[in-house]
Amino acid sequence: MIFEGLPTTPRAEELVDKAFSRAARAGRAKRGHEAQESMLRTAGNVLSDNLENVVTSWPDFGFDVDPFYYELADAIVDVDRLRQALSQVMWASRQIEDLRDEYTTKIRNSDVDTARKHRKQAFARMADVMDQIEDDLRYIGDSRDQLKVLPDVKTDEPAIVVAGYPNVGKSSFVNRVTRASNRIAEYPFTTKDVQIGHFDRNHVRYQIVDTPGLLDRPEDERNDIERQAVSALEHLADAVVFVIDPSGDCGYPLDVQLELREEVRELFGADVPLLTVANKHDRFEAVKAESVDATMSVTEDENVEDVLDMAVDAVGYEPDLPTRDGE
Ligand SMILES: Nc1nc2c(ncn2[C@@H]2O[C@H](COP(=O)(O)OP(=O)(O)OP(=O)(O)O)[C@@H](O)[C@H]2O)c(=O)[nH]1
Repeated sequence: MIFEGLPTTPRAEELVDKAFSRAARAGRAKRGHEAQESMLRTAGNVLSDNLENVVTSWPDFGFDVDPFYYELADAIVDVDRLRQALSQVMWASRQIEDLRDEYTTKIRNSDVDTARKHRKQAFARMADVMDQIEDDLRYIGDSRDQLKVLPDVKTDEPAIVVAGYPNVGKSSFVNRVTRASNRIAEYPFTTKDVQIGHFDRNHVRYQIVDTPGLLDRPEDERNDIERQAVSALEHLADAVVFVIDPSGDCGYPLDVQLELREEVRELFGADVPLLTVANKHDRFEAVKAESVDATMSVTEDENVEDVLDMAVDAVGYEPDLPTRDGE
């Protein structure tokens, strides 16, 4: 996942301590001008290199970040603020390099006492630059901590998103069709686990995503963060399986469930096919609901594979498989 490998972000104070103590050590090995210059270069390099590394460890939000992850990240942190912080830190890295070079020249052109004064002044100005980006580094560090636990979704694999009211059997369905491994992920802003399952059809790997807390209630009951996460899902979904429970066991009347279906259909738009699947067929006779595409019973293992086939057909993914004899 795109934010997974981000290293911990150092704090400004930590970097300053590290830079100046390395500088002191480098200075002790030398005498006179050389000692001052060596201290200056060491401190400057430690600061500018570490700052640059902070920035380059992030993907470029303008290029490398898939819209799904961009929107999801933006649900959790303020991506504009984060990008601003990253450019401030890059600015600071350059600024410190400039100070290093400017004062190296000054040190070389002065007597030893003045050289020491110049070096001290350079350190003070570097510390000043570090002060200016203290908040930026903290924002980057906090963002990193929150984003690195985002669920690992493959933005290049076809994805089926499962929606429907609580207790209709969504997670039972996902569990049933999913290989045991690599199933659970978490959104940092919900207490519930998001399930991301995988299954294979015709040598293609599909993802199936259960979204508790997101697509299991009406839009007006979602907070801003959840709405944003839903719009991230809109980028991801190649098909939606909307599960209803006509038995009423779930506690929601059928008409209420169908209202949510229309809302979800509208959210995802005409480009994303939506299948309505009536679950718990062992608990009801006939579906009175309109435009139900299939019935199934996950617990009785009735029709589950057929539903999956329908979902795969709805996705309509055509892999570029090599053909034999150039067919
Ligand atoms: N009788 C019957 N019960 C089912 C069926 N499928 C699921 N259930 C039961 O319905 C209950 C809810 O199932 P879940 O899979 O947790 O439902 P969910 O939609 O994921 O619910 P949330 O996690 O709350 O969003 C569980 O007790 C399941 O065992 C079915 O086909 N028939």
